[in-house]
Amino acid sequence: MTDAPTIEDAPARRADAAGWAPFIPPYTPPWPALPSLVRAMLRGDGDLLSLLPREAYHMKIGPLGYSRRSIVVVNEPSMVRHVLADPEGIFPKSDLMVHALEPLIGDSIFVSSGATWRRQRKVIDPALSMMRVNRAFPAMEAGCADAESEYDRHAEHGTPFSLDLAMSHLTADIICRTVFTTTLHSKTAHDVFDAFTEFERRVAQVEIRRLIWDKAWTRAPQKAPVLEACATIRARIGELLDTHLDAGASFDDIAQQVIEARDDVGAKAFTREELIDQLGVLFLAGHETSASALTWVFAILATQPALVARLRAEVEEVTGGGPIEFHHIKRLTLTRNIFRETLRLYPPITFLPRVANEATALNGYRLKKGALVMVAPWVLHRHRLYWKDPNRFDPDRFLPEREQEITSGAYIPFGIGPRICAGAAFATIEATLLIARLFRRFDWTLDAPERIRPAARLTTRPVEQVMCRVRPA
Ligand code: HEM
Repeated sequence: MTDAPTIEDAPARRADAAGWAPFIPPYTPPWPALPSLVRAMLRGDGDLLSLLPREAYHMKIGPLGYSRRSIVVVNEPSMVRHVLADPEGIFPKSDLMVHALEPLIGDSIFVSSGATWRRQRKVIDPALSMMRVNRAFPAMEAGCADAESEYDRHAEHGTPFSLDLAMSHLTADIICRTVFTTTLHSKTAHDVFDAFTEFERRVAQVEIRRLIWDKAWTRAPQKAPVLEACATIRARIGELLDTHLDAGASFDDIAQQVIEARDDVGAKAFTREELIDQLGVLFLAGHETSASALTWVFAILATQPALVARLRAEVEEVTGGGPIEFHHIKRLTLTRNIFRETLRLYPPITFLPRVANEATALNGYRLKKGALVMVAPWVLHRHRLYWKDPNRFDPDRFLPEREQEITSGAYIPFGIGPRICAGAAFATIEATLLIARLFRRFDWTLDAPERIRPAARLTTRPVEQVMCRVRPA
């Protein structure tokens, strides 16, 4: 680990042959703890990013502002690994997150712990294996082709459209195709999407007031519209599931694999309710995160034509001008590095909150029972000790020749340890395909790039909708 302070305002790297140089995309510069708290309260938009004090980006472990239950940010990579691997079962997922997601996904893989989680993970892993993703690739291509037709219509009329919404539609459509062999155009899938949008907008995962005043494990009732949205999503996913159960084994998709999977030979299958829980996770985790990441990739690239020129040159070289096929994906190095660098600066899952379910210590730092233990990819990925030029967008930092610049364990957009994202391969292949295809085909521009500001909601999103336009490239 490098202990030397890094130089945030180091001179920018020089422009490359295509005339592109790394730059600093939008973020809210952090303030000291008290002004940060006042700013977050005054804004009242529940954005936890603006609550993060400047000190959080320098320390290895320490308190996050003021809170009755104690909130501790953990940044040092070996401590991060320990908390997330949780060998003694002391740090389950935080009560706030579990309570918020429970009505939607029950005690499913994203929030469960111990033996329940182990059984679920054994079943979900094969359903999202590389082999399965390879089989899902044509469905990803079909989703992309549909989106291209829609963007063609926007291009023809020059109409602006919401980038955030377009990316949510696209990734939800791909999840519907790969998990359920249906499209977002079907009424059932569309109902799930609409109800999910309502859930995302209203769920009280973290209210700053509650973070400060509530004791650990205080349950706040969810609002009626949130519960209604959850009931709708579960009912519609149940319908999609029943289509599969009624048809026997005739589907070749991820839902079918989860239905048939057993954690051990002769073991019991998931019940119908458990299946709805797990498929709900795949819908939630599988589209919202990718939509967040792609919104940032597209917003960044739309302002960087010289980088897009490099990207297009790579796509032409790798594919020889033909269609982008599965075997091309791993050779699209720059495209993938743009995705990776975007995940560094705008990790979709901004925080990985855990709760200390007993008093304990981390490398001598004492944690009281009920403390909220925050591993924060957002903070870790911009930490002054672990990154050179932390706020600068520079996809080439992931090139093999610069690998030594990256501190092991300081880059965790998919988490780390046994709970690492089960869909990381799916997400990376999907994103690489979509970025390569949609930038090869269209020029993207933004209506008001200067207004973009990130906020932490269910995932990391722009505060306001980003309006964009496309033209044929
Ligand atoms: C860019 C896209 C994605 C990002 C950044 C992402 C990130 C993450 C992270 C950080 C976790 C760990 C959470 C924690 O430890 O608290 C996680 C878990 C998970 N993700 Fe993803 N994810 C993405 C896409 C996907 C996709 C496409 C799927 C499925 C199709 C998926 C399925 C899951 C599942 C099932 C878990 C729970 C794993 C467990 O607890 O054992 N994710 N994801």
